[in-house]
Amino acid sequence: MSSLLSKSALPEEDQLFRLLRQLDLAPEASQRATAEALGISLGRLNSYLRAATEAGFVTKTTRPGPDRRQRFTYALTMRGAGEKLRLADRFLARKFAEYDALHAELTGTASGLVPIKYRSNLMENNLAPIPELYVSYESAQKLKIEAGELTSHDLTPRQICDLELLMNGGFNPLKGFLSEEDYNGVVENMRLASGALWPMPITLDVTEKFADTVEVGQDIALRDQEGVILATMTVTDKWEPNKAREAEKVFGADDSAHPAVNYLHNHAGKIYLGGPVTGIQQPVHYDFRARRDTPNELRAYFRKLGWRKVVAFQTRNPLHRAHQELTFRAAKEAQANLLIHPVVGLTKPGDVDHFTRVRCYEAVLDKYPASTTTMSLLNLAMRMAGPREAVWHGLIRANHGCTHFIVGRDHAGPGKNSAGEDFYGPYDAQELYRENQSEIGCEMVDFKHMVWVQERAQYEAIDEIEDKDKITILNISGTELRRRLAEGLEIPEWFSFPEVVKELRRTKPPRSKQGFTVFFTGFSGSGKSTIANALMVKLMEMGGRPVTLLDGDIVRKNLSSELGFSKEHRDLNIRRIGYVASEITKNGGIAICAPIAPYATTRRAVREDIEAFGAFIEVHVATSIEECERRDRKGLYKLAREGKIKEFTGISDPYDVPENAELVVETENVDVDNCAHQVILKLESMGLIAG
Ligand SMILES: Nc1ncnc2c1ncn2[C@@H]1O[C@H](COP(=O)(O)OS(=O)(=O)O)[C@@H](OP(=O)(O)O)[C@H]1O
Ligand SMILES: Nc1ncnc2c1ncn2[C@@H]1O[C@H](COP(=O)(O)OP(=O)(O)O)[C@@H](O)[C@H]1O
Repeated sequence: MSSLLSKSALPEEDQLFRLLRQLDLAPEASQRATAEALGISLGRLNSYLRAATEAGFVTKTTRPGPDRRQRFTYALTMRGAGEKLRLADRFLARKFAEYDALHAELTGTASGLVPIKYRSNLMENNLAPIPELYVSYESAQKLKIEAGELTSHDLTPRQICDLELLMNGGFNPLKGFLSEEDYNGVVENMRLASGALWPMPITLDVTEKFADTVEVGQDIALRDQEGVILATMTVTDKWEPNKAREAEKVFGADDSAHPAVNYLHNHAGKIYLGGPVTGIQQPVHYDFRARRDTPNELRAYFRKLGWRKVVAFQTRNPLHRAHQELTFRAAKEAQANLLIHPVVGLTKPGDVDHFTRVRCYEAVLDKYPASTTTMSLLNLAMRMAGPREAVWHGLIRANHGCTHFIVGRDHAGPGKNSAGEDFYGPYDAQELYRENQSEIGCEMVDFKHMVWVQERAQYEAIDEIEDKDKITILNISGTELRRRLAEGLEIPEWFSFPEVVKELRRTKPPRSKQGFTVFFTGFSGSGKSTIANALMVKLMEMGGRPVTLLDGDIVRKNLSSELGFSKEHRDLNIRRIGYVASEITKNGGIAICAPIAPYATTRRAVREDIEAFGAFIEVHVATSIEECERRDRKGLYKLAREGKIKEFTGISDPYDVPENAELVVETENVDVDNCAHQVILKLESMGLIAG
């Protein structure tokens, strides 16, 4: 920017800012009106406009009409819009500094409104709005059209979350995806090039192929997964990061058992692009709209209610009684109001989905006095980075106008590493937070580990209990809770609110009411279809869940009618069956699949898809190839032996014998009913059907 300023006759920064702002507000205005609004002469405006056009901030278009004075309109270009945002920020910072100086002169004390570098101090005060990266509605409409010509990047779900918080000020002071210099500073020592504290790399990862289509200096359009444009970005940096170093420094180990390291190596693109972002519109959310607030909306809410101190509670889990107790205490201790601020972007794989969680939060919200507590949803993509994540969460909460933040034991912990040990110590997050607290601008309230004391029938902070040997402490771990839910066992009222338990049970009914898939595999003629049909009838007799049979033959007539028997086609066929079965399982039904499915890797992939939603029971119908050939019900083996059918499984094509099937069924000298019954017994033993 400075080079542009020095080489042309642009006005000095304040004046340029006013000019860009005026053009943004009233692009259609006559030059006279614009000059008047800016308080400058027409001649001066003309020279400014010329310089701004040369610098690429403004485009001049001719418009038809008799009035010579109204011949041209001047509109902000994408670059101009970005420049305006950057100048707005500097302008505000300068004004704050002037205010501060004046305050000190008149009162003898500094106001605390220190700009730019110490911006986090400023955030302690939620009275002022926070800078956003959005342009005005009118500019956004123009940019949307202009951006049609730009190279587009389709954002991943994680990038959409990041972009939303960049644009709405949740990631202030970031003005875009990190440049290489900022990235290196953040990875190495949690600092941006400006020196500001920032612990998490917010990067735009793309494929090598896409990166090859982008030059440094170019503007690109950032679109959501439906192709809606959300922002443009001026690419200032393009580089290949050292991902192993990023994993080590940011997440503490280059170990793919860490969800963010797994993402880094197995999902993120190879190349990073960096540069300032110009916000066009927020990502669209159709769910819980009334509960989603930008930092400025929350700040305005706090201002309106006169909440000067607000303690934020971050969570990715349903709220149980212990959480309510500790949030109460935290608010009391800080003498602050309480913001329940759950993450609804991306959390740890396997967490309770956010729809269920939000219904749970809503159910407990009226257990808090209405005048002290509110709830807002945060569309953050968590990284589970423990200590660094805690610092990041604090900065984000400060941006949202909070003054205090609860940091618990093992905050944002990723679970165990591949050696079975914790990635971080239980209080590492609190320690790192404490070290950086003054810069974060949001005071830590450390988590009290609350436990239920049976004799006194109340929650108490474990570190405050003096008679530990005389009392009974009760606790239910996350794993135990999941077990009780899965098996439909009692969850006591001291542990959770009945309303919360009801919601959790609705989403996660006991196993005997959940969907599952029975996947038969074996040679042609082994008996898969026959046993599958018998099983289907038995399950239908029991009732309760819809049963769908995806038989190999039938699927090939409908879903896969264009496919042959090459490895590629067989895999595609099985993946399709797996997809349908996973949808059935997800929605609480029973899917019975009966293809040959000769390849172990494909069976494993299908298992993974389905196990995300329910149980997968692989049944190997282990009839020998000799017996299948003897049966040759369809006469196919004869044709295969004669070479009239190519690639025939077991004759001229491979079959990987399952090694870890849940059940192996022999069919020679065993009747069909018995084979099907063996499957029923297996399902009962797994708790999938009630005995
Ligand atoms: N080359 C070759 N190899 C194996 N099977 C063949 C072949 N050509 C036709 N058929 C008939 O197709 C049925 C197998 O289809 P699948 O969809 O189960 O096969 S696969 O899982 O995709 O490998 C299979 O049906 P089932 O007997 O019910 O298994 C055969 O009847
Ligand atoms: N115990 C058994 N289980 C299943 N099928 C059997 C059994 N014993 C004999 N069979 C016969 O084997 C043949 C298997 O055919 P099918 O079920 O179509 O196999 P696939 O679907 O594996 O190709 C049928 O004729 C069936 O009657």
